[in-house]
Amino acid sequence: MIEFNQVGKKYPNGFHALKDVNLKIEQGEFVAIIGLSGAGKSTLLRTINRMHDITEGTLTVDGTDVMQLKGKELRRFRRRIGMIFQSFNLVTRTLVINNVLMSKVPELPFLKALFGIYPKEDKLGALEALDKVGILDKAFVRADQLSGGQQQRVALARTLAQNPQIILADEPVASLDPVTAKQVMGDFLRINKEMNITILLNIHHVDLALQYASRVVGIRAGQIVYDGPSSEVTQDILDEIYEGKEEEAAG
Ligand SMILES: Nc1ncnc2c1ncn2[C@@H]1O[C@H](COP(=O)(O)OP(=O)(O)OP(=O)(O)O)[C@@H](O)[C@H]1O
Repeated sequence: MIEFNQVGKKYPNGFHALKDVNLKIEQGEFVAIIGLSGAGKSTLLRTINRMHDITEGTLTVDGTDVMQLKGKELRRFRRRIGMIFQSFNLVTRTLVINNVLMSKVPELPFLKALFGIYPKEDKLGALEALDKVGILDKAFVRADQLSGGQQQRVALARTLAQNPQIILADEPVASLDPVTAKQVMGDFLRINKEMNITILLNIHHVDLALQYASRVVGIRAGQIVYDGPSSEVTQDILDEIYEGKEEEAAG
């Protein structure tokens, strides 16, 4: 379980990006975080794996106080949390399978990592992860020869190969066309259901959030203004989250 208790985040320049955040997310939930640009969605997501430090309150994952983690413990903790970005973050000049295998680098001895010598089970695991996202046939293709949607699936496979318990996805479909965006959201949903991995994603497309996530968290100016089932989100709630500007937000 991920638990925010009275969490605040002040950036070094004094900007208060999160205020009084209270949130409990059970293992296996699929949660969409929505809100205007600048509302604090990325900040919220990135506090969970300590890409950003919180400055007030407590944040725990399965009872572990995230702010207390250091060094090796922090690295081990981060291995349990996959992260997906809008820009895929692949090494595009190398094969798809090598991109997936990169998730194993932290576990390899230095020289093996340097020369890319992976154990057989890692290679099988990488192929299995590619199969789970439906692009096993692309394993030996260079990543830059894939479409945006396929590249995002490689990023998802790379994350799956690290056996995460939680996947954080920061605008994972923002640079995809509507059809591909739905396919990638479908991948998230399947992974969530089949593997019971918690999925937490930031998304600008309200329609996709409502269609795929079971729970929606609405943020406005650093504060949670809605937290509930996606099936109960009404126009009034959207007006509250988006300050009546959701047309602008979608565009
Ligand atoms: N390193 C930083 N230093 C100071 N302020 C920051 C920093 N990073 C983000 N902010 C500010 O914190 C607020 C929240 O930013 P954040 O990126 O979390 O918003 P967001 O809801 O994810 O926006 P978007 O949808 O545009 O990605 C914004 O006003 C932003 O300018």
